[in-house]
Amino acid sequence: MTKIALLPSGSVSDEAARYLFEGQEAQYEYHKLIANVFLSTANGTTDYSIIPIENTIEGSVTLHTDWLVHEVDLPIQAEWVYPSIQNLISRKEEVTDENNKLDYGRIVKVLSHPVAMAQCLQYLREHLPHAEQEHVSSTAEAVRIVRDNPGKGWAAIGTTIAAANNGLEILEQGVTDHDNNFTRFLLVGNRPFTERQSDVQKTSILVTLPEDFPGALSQVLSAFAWRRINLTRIESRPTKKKLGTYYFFIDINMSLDSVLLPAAIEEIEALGCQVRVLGSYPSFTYPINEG
Ligand SMILES: O=C(O)C(=O)C[C@]1(C(=O)O)C=C[C@@H](O)C=C1
Repeated sequence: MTKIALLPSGSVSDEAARYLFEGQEAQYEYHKLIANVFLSTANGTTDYSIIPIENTIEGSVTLHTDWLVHEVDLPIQAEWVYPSIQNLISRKEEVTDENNKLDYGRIVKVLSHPVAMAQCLQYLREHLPHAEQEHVSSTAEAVRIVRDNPGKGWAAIGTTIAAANNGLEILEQGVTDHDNNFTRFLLVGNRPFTERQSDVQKTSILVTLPEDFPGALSQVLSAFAWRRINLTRIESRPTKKKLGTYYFFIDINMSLDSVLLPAAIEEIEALGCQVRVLGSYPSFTYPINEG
């Protein structure tokens, strides 16, 4: 039985996990905090952690990226994309008028995960500018808090499953500011993911440039460019050691088993850069591309 650590039941992570592991025997271990999701796999209690890493509207989830890099050493075993459908959730009787129509004025506070909230900022500005916004550790946690605080005019942004699990109602469906809102999830852990095959393989590396080397980044990129290796993302994050020093998180559309990629990495190391491979893994799009 595969054991999987993730954010609470009814979170987008929970929906996404069930999608990847559909039809397989999996046991889910839910945690309120992403730190405990990572630690559960790092200390061997679970085989994998499910980590939301990037969203169409909000971009990278930097807290999670930093945990992956600084706090744990868990290889990436798969990535997949899953739609983030967010809804405004509360109790109808609390926030509707005599004609049973939603009265935004009765909502005094909206709770959600910061990344989910950021996906709905225009909606909130337009309809709920007066409402306080409170960030909590997951969308599922936001819905649970609203359930436990009746009569206060609180609403959550979260999933349909979380609303149903907590006996609350969807006041408005699909409240994100853009359609086609997807989140990219990583499966991290020490066990290779062989349950599903994909025709797309990716590799993620972390590159630290040598100090005082003009043009170093350009030379790193040219090691990929002249080999015609396709990069899908490059992101800089602070090393946290000294102001102004960064490492580069690079996603590459190629397996580490290919001849080209190890040669490119060798060339980059020869420039004096440090390279850490974070994983080489199958990549699944939505709906899942099995190949
Ligand atoms: O709170 C949740 O439901 C989560 O799974 C977390 C998370 C995230 O951290 O990016 C995942 C996807 C959503 O788009 C918003 C929040």
